[in-house]
Amino acid sequence: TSGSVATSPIDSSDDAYSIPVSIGTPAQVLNLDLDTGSSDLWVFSSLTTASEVNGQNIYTPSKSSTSKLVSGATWKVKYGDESTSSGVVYTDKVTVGGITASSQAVEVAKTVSASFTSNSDIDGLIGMGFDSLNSAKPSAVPTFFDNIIGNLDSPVFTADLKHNKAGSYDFGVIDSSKYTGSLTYVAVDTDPGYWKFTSSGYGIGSAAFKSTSVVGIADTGTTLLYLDTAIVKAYYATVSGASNSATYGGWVFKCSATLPNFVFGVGSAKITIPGSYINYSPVTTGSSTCFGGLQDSTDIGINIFGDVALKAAFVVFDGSDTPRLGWASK
Ligand SMILES: CC(C)C[C@H](NC(=O)C[C@H](O)[C@H](CC1CCCCC1)NC(=O)CC[C@H](O)[C@H](Cc1ccccc1)NC(=O)OC(C)(C)C)C(=O)O
Repeated sequence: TSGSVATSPIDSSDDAYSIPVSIGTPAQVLNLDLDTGSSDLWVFSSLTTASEVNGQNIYTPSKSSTSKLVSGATWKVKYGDESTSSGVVYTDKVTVGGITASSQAVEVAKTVSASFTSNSDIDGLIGMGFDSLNSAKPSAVPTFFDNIIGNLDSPVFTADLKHNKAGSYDFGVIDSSKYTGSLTYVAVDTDPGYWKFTSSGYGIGSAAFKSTSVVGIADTGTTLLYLDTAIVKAYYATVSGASNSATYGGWVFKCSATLPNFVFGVGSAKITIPGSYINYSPVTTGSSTCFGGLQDSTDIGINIFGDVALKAAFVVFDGSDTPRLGWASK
């Protein structure tokens, strides 16, 4: 089997990309953030503290004839942005892009942190990282990808994210109409559970490409591109007036600045991020100071090829026995 689901940016800054996910019988549709940087499928629910729900769609297990409580199971997650959620676990029928997992672990939130409450565009996450990142206790629960991979024509899902418009995630098929040229594959290190790979280097604007190994993760759940200090400094050295602002917690520049393209290497292939993608957004609404889509990864401790990078490419997440990532321009 194979399937496809449209994914749309949740706002004009492409902060995150959500997909409609059907849960239960009859179907309850929630908009979840497909996140290759984590491995819990969790949702706002009828069990979520009422004061912490603010406009999100919720999953009500008691209204589903196919829901079952997993007795004794709990979960708790904390993300890179310090947001948190936790709760209990049900199994139920989950369908994404026409593909159904008949008994998917659905982690039901009893409590969520303020940033989730204030974001009515996200009703939860569907983690597509490796099982080692799943937070369920006393034992990890399989991801949606784990549960469907055996039925897929090919053990893959692909990401075709776009700037300010709908893209798609496909399951079980590689649609060659969605990219140009050929796919270049690179090995994935599944420790500690991310889609971790080594980029072959970078280029800034028309400057010569620099061949150097840059280890990072392909993370659909992270908005920006986070790389080593040296690379980030070299990039913003070409943007007059750019500075690393303590006030705003990262590199900023005049919104009117011309930003050079940023190229990153995958094997012998090169993916070009248009300079415009590196103008993330004004630091506050209406400001003439803009926050960069490329930021320093030092404080994170790992480089992250987030949505700013991913939306410049077509990416194959290959979950075969030797996991790998395929990259192509589009
Ligand atoms: C639980 C762990 C096992 C896994 C865990 N994984 C991660 O933290 C990476 C993962 O991709 C998480 C997934 C996100 C968590 C928060 C909700 C949205 C998804 N990424 C993250 O935690 C990284 C933070 C994201 O980049 C947020 C996303 C966002 C977007 C819109 C509104 C609010 C927040 N963007 C964000 O902060 O964008 C700015 C900086 C431009 C404001 C970890 O490594 O700790």
